[in-house]
Amino acid sequence: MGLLKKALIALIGILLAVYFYSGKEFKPEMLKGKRVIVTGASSGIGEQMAYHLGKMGSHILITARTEEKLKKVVERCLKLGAASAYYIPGSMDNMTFARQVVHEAKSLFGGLDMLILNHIGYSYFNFFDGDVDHIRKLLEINFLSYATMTVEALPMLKESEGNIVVVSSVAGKLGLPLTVPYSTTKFALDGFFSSLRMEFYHQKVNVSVTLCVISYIDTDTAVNTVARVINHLPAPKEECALEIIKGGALRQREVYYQYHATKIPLLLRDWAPDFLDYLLLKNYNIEELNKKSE
Ligand SMILES: NC(=O)C1=CN([C@@H]2O[C@H](COP(=O)(O)OP(=O)(O)OC[C@H]3O[C@@H](n4cnc5c(N)ncnc54)[C@H](OP(=O)(O)O)[C@@H]3O)[C@@H](O)[C@H]2O)C=CC1
Ligand SMILES: C[C@H](CCC(=O)O)[C@H]1CC[C@H]2[C@@H]3C(=O)C[C@@H]4C[C@H](O)CC[C@]4(C)[C@H]3CC[C@]12C
Repeated sequence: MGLLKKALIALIGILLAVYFYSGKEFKPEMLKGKRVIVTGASSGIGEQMAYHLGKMGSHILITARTEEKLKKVVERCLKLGAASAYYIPGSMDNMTFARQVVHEAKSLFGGLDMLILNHIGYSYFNFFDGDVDHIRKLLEINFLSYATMTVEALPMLKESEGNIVVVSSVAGKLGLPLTVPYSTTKFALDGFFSSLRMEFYHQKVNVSVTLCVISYIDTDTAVNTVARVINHLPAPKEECALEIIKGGALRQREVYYQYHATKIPLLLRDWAPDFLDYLLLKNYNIEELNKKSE
């Protein structure tokens, strides 16, 4: 094939890619009337996602352990314009409860369009203490409950050609210090959901899987845990929550928020890993960690 012909084909390919990509523009109406579950929605990013969905007019079912907080979030969602809003309290270390949440959506809404998996259990921010049992328990909450809910929700999502949205972290793509148990659970999510996405393509299952790679966000939990140790400022949870919903609605395979703090380290990961480790470690003020734990 002549060089000119090859260049022309490449150019057409690029133009088509730009056309299809730019054609997918997010509009809040995309979520109007959609039936959505948000886990871990009593605080932080999950709470903010519930408010965005409320404003967009979705039917919302939220869950977490603390009933009083969930009740307030539901009230606010209704004020903001949710088509309907409900909560179900419980802990995601219990797989029966994880299934129950999905069944609740079926009886309340008769189906499901979007499953947003966002909750995490408590873990320490410190050097790995050798407690493998803690990793096992954290895997139940941060990983196995995600898989359980997905399996349970799949018939409804297949019917609606809906979306699975998985909130992960830059610590679920890169090895970072002080988060060994947490990072283990987030890497597991990538393995499970990225493989599942491939099987969906092969089986022509029209359910999108969006893995969200998130950097440091200004939720109370994160700031209280890491502010003294991490040398840079957190990004706003409201904007982060909106980007996650947009990515899910647009059926993107991955969301990177904030882009520069996630995508650039990821590009370096395979090509300059030692340089990346050097840059990442410079962000940590380890002396402060030791002071805090004294
Ligand atoms: N904030 C950050 O810097 C970053 C966050 N992320 C990811 O974003 C997501 C949200 O994080 P963030 O908003 O900061 O976290 P928060 O601590 O603010 O929220 C965690 C949510 O999970 C719920 N939860 C905790 N334990 C359980 C449990 N056993 N069963 C069910 N629900 C539980 C909490 O409610 P309750 O206590 O009432 O149960 C709460 O609603 C997580 O997936 C996290 O990994 C990723 C990168 C950075
Ligand atoms: C400091 C990390 C980013 C490194 C960088 O150079 O940008 C943060 C990126 C992700 C953060 C963790 C995370 O994923 C959420 C956890 C949630 C808990 O609420 C506690 C804090 C986190 C362990 C948080 C810690 C900072 C990051 C590793």
